[in-house]
Amino acid sequence: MGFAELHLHLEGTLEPELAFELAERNQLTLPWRDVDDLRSRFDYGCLQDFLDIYYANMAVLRTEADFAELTDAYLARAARAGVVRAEVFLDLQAHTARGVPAEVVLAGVSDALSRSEVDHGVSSGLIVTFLRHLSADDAECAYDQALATGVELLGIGLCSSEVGFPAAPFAPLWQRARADGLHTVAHAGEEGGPDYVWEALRELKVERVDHGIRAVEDPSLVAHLAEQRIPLTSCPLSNVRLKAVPHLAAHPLPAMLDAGLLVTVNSDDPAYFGGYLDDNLVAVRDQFGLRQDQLDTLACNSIEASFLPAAEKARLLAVG
Ligand SMILES: Nc1ncnc2[nH]cnc12
Ligand SMILES: [Zn+2]
Repeated sequence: MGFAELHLHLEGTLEPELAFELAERNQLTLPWRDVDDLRSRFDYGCLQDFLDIYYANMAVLRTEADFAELTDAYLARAARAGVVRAEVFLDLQAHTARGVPAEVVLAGVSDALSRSEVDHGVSSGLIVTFLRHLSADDAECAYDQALATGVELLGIGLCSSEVGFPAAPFAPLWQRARADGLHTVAHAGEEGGPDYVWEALRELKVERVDHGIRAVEDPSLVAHLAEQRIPLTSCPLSNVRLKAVPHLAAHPLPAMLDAGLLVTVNSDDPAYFGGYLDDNLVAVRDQFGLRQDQLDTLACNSIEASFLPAAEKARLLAVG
């Protein structure tokens, strides 16, 4: 069975080679000597160390064609990884704040996504992610800009620095997006503890929690997530690179599966964390000796946790 990738930042698929190519094309200078110098920085102490490099590299994304090329390269690689459905994140504010208009960003991304099924056999949807280190007013403004482009959105999400940046101020925007018929998700429980997951559920009423690995520290939260079948989009190689876990052996994925949680495996920012979806799956399979039936459960979970229509989910699950 194919997998749905549900936690993937398009900007996190910017491979160093493409970053330097785009820098040259757009006559910009990156703060790194070359591809090797950039790759040598991919050893982070925490989430913020990574975010600083991630946002710096986005400077090379300027034109509609840049965004289309980035998106298309991810879709091609995802198809090779066995992805049949991709619900991808886009950090719109990180581009509009640099003076790239929302129409340019969304036209490029949506052009590639609109051809994903035909070109790569991957169905797709776009989730605009708002940056929690910026204000809720800023997010509201970016949401207005996104809607004004007329580009179809699947949902909205919340990401960037977590600890010390509460989700509650974003509640009115999440309510508005729901009323607009959009799906809602949020990063929580990556570096922040179980309280951050509770906050995303109670204040934002999210349908999926991105990461959510620290939920395992609170048995009542685990019971709630399992009972309500609220998906958790885990990203094992990301968690290792960002030191959310000390090493892969300490990752709670097996405990999450044992607890009956609707957990999925995803790649987050594959260009920065050492691997795409297939690499993440191989890593957890080898580390934990996962059996084929457990890998099948992860595939089924990803389809169930997707925002595909029920009939399409049933079709994909029946294909086996
Ligand atoms: N792992 C992550 N956590 C929070 N925000 C992000 N933006 C891109 N990757 C992220
Ligand atoms: Zn993420």
